[in-house]
Amino acid sequence: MTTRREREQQVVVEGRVVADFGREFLVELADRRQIVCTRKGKRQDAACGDFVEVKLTGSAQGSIIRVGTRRNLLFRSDEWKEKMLAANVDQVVILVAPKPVFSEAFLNLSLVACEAARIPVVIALNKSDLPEHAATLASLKLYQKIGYLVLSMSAKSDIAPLMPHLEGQLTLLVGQSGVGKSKTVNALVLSDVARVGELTASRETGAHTTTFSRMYRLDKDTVIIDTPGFQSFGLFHLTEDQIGEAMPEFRPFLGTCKFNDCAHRNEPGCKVIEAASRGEIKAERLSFYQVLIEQHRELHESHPDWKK
Ligand SMILES: Nc1nc2c(ncn2[C@@H]2O[C@H](COP(=O)(O)OP(=O)(O)OP(=O)(O)O)[C@@H](O)[C@H]2O)c(=O)[nH]1
Ligand SMILES: [Zn+2]
Repeated sequence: MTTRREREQQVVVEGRVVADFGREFLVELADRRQIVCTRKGKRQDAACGDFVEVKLTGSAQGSIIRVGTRRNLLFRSDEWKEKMLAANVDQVVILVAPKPVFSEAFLNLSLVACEAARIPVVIALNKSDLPEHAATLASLKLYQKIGYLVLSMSAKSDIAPLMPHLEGQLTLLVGQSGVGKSKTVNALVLSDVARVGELTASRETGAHTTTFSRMYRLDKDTVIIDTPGFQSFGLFHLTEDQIGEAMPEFRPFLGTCKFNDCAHRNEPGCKVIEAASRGEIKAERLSFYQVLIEQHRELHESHPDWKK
């Protein structure tokens, strides 16, 4: 005779990761029940949004034994570690704001990460109620010209412009600390019921709170994933070619430069640089790219053993 506990331990179920606490994950099962899971072994390779197989280890506990194939995965990395933000999303909303500070570098890095992961992007300028908003909106014109959708909103007073872009989609929300992500999520998630992944009080208030991605269901088909705010979007994991490919306005010129391995920095016969001198590529974007490549080379040269 096997005990109930032993029987449960044999059971493998499918679910989706709805919150990532680093060492623990909250997995939602088909019946909407949520269980706290660890990842089998020491591997930390599950992300919010992942479809997983879980071996039950108790009535509300399990161990992730398999992570399903991903449609996409957004992550950032520096020379020390990789940080997965979310997997299997339909789009990313990059939230920016005129205050505390509008960082063009952060926006550009986030755009490169999303392009490299082949995830569509919306740029949402928050805090439209502030007087500084107009100037920041003007500086976003160049991203509109590249083809990105740019919208203005205020998490404080008018969230409506964002709403139609979320409908029916699984949207990952990213942004620098202080741009208003929490306020946006609060405005969207009108009741706690919508929150996917209710947790015990100790987990809510623990050290985890600022370091996890978490899913919120706004309606049956509309879901957002909030990520912790961070200051820089490291792209250590990308190759130089991937970075070039991730600049949409470079694409028509890639492969046409005089040198096959042109990095578009100062090489003669570089069609990307020529396009920039004709104004077809914005000087700011070319210089962002060139600085990024420069930093990238320095970082990789000082960490040659990093896994490729
Ligand atoms: N004026 C104005 N202030 C806002 C708006 N949205 C957010 N804020 C303020 O900006 C500050 C930061 O907002 P949060 O929502 O905490 O920012 P966050 O992006 O979640 O920051 P982290 O928690 O560090 O990731 C708070 O003081 C908010 O009240 C807005 O639309 N207008
Ligand atoms: Zn070139």
